[in-house]
Amino acid sequence: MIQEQRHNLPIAKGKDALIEEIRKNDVTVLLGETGSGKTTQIPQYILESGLARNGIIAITQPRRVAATSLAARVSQEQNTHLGDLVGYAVRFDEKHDEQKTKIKYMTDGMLVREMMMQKGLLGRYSVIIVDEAHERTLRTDLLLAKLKEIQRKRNGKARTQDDAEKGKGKEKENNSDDSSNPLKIVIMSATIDAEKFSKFFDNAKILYVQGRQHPVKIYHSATSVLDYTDAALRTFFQIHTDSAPGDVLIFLPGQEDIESLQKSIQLFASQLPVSALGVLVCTMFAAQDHSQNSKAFFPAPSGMRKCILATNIAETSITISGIKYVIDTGKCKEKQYLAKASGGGFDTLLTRDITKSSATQRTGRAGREGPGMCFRLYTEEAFNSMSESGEPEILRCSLTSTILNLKCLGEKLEEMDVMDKPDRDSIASALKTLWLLGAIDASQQITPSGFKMSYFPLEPQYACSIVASSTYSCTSAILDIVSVLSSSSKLFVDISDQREAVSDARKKFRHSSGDHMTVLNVVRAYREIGEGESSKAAKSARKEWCRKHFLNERSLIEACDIRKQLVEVCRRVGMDASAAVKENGKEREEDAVLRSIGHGLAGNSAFLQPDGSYKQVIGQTIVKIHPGSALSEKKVAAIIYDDLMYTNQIYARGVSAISKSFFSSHPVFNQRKA
Ligand SMILES: Nc1ncnc2c1ncn2[C@@H]1O[C@H](COP(=O)(O)OP(=O)(O)OP(=O)(O)O)[C@@H](O)[C@H]1O
Repeated sequence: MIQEQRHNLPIAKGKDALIEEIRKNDVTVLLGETGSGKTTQIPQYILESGLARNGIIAITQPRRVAATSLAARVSQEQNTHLGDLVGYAVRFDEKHDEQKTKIKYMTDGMLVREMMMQKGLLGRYSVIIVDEAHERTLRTDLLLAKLKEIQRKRNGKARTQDDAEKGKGKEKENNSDDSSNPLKIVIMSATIDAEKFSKFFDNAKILYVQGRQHPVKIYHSATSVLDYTDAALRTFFQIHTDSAPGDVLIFLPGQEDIESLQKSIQLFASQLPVSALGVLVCTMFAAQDHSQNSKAFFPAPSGMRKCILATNIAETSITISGIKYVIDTGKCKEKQYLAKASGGGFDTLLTRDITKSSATQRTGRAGREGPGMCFRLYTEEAFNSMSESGEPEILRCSLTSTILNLKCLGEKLEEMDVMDKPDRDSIASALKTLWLLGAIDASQQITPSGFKMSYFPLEPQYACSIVASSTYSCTSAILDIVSVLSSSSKLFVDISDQREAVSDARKKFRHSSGDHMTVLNVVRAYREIGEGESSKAAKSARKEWCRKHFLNERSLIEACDIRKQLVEVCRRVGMDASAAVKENGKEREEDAVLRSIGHGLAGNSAFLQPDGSYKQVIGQTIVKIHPGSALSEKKVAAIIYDDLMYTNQIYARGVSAISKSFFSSHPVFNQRKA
C-alpha cells in the first residue's frame, strides 16, 4: 500500500530524469508543488541510485517537528526501524546510527553546529539537501554560504567521478572529513525564488516537478475579517456541522491565540448534542514540549474530529495524516529586530500578515491524502496584495548570537558570501554588544568567556549572565532567573479589572532591587509548593497556587525544562550549576545576583558614565548605578525612560521592566511619561 502511494506521487514520474540531473550537476535547485513528494522521495531516489554511496544524505529542515516526523515516515517507507537506515538529529534529540544511517533528516541548526564543532568539510555527507529554503532563516543562509565554500574545497580536490568511484572501498573514511568525497547540494522548496538561488550557486540547474497529487479548493472571505480567532471558531464549527469527516488544521499567529481558541472550541463542543461527532483539540507551537506537539500526529479516536491549532511550525514540510481542511487566519508572528541603539538592539516577536509563499504552504497542508479544502480568513484581494515572500531573517534580526557563533569558527560575517548581506550598522551593533559582554576583545577575537557563552542556546546577554555567575558563586539563582526570562510566555498575568487583587497577591515576592530578584522569589516559592505530597496532589497544589497569585504556570513549567537544558550546558562547559552563595545570607546573594545580571545587561542597556559617555559597567545593574550618577536628574530620567521602553520589549515575555517600581516613582520619569 505504502509503495503504491509512493509510486503515485507526481515526482515519481520524473524520477529518472531528476536523478540524472542531480548526477550531472554539483548543485540543483528543485521547485515542486507542496505534496508532490520532494522531501520524502528525493533522498530515497538518491540512495537507490547509488549517488551517495560514499556517505550520508542529509536533509535539513528549519523545524524539528518536520525533521522527526519525516524521518519516521521515510523509515516506514523503507520498512526499517527509525534510527537505522533513516535517522534524525534535532537539538537535544538524535536517533541515528554511525554505521547504518544513510538518510538523515536534521534541523539546519544541527548541521551548522556540526560545522562549528568539527571545523571541517562535512566529509561524512555526500549529498546535502537544503529543504524549505524559501524560509530564509538565518541558519539556512549561513548554511548555504558555508556549503558553497565547502563544496568548492571538496569538489576541487575530487578530480573526477571515477576517483569517487574508486573510493567505494574506503567506507571507513566516511566519518572523517575526507575531502576526496565530492559534495552534491540540492536546494528544494515549493515556493522558492529559484532564479535567485540558482544565481547564488553560479547558475545552478533549476528542475521543476509538475503537478500535485490531490486538488485543494480554496475559499477566501468575502469581506475583511476583524477578529480572526472568532472567525476561525465560526469556520471550524461550520465545517464540523456541515462537512464530511476529515480533520481540521487551523493556523494562528501564536500561543496566546491558540490557547484562547482551544478554550472556546472546547466550550462550544461540550454543548453539542451527544449524537454529534466529538471534537479533539490538539495544539502545536514551538514553545510546547515536543512530545505534546507530537500528539497532533496521532489519529483521532473514532467518533471524533481532530482539530489542530498550530503556529507556522506546521506550515511547511509536514504531512499530518487525516487533515482534509485548513483554516488560515493569514497571520503569523515574526522575529523583528528592535533598533534601540545604545548597546545593540534585541529581537521581539510581532504579529503581522503572512506572505503569499506562506499562504501557499499552509494550503498545501491539505490535499495530501485526498482532495482538500482551504478556508482563508482574508479576501482574495488581500491575498493578491501580499508580498511574495518574507524578508530574510539575516536582514531583520539581531545578529549578536550569529556573530558570536561565527567567531567560534573564526569566521567574519562581513566577509562571508551570503545571499543577502546585512547592513554594516547591524554588524557593528552586534560586535559592540559582544564587546560589551566581554565575548570578544578589542581586536574582535573571541574570548574564553565568549566561547562558553556560545554553548548556551540563549541570547548572548543571558548566556553572559550565566557565565559571569560562576565568579560570584550564584549560578543556581541565575539559572532560575534566566530560565523564566527565556520562557515563551509571560510569568505575570495582568487582569485589568483586578489590579488591586493582583498587586496584593504578588506583594510578598516583590523585591526592592528589581524584577530579577522578584522573579527569583517567585521561582523559589513555586518550587516549595507541594513538596512532600503525592505527585497528583503537588500538581494541583501548584496549579491553585499560581491561580491565587495571578502567575502563569505554563511559564514556570517551561522554565523548569529550560533550566534542565541549561544545567546540562553548564556541565559541558565545566561550570557548577548548583553554585550558591552560602555565607552572609540574603544580602550577599542579592549582590552576587545583581552583579551577574549586570554583566548581561552591559550588552543591551545604556550604561551612562558621569561624563555622559556610554561605557561598559561590569557587575552593576542600572538600579545601582543611576542613584550615584552625577548627571542631571532630567537626563538620567530620559535615559531610564528609553531603557525602560526598550527593556520592556526585551522582557516582554517574562517581567515588566527592570525595577519598574523604582523608576516609576521617579518624579522626572513620571513627567516624561505624561
Ligand atoms: N506521515 C505521512 N503520512 C501519510 N502520508 C504521508 C506522510 N508523509 C508524506 N506522505 C505522503 O507523501 C506525500 C509527499 O510528501 P512530501 O513531504 O515528500 O512532499 P513535498 O513535495 O516535500 O511537500 P512540501 O513542499 O509540502 O514539503 C504527501 O502528500 C503524502 O501523500
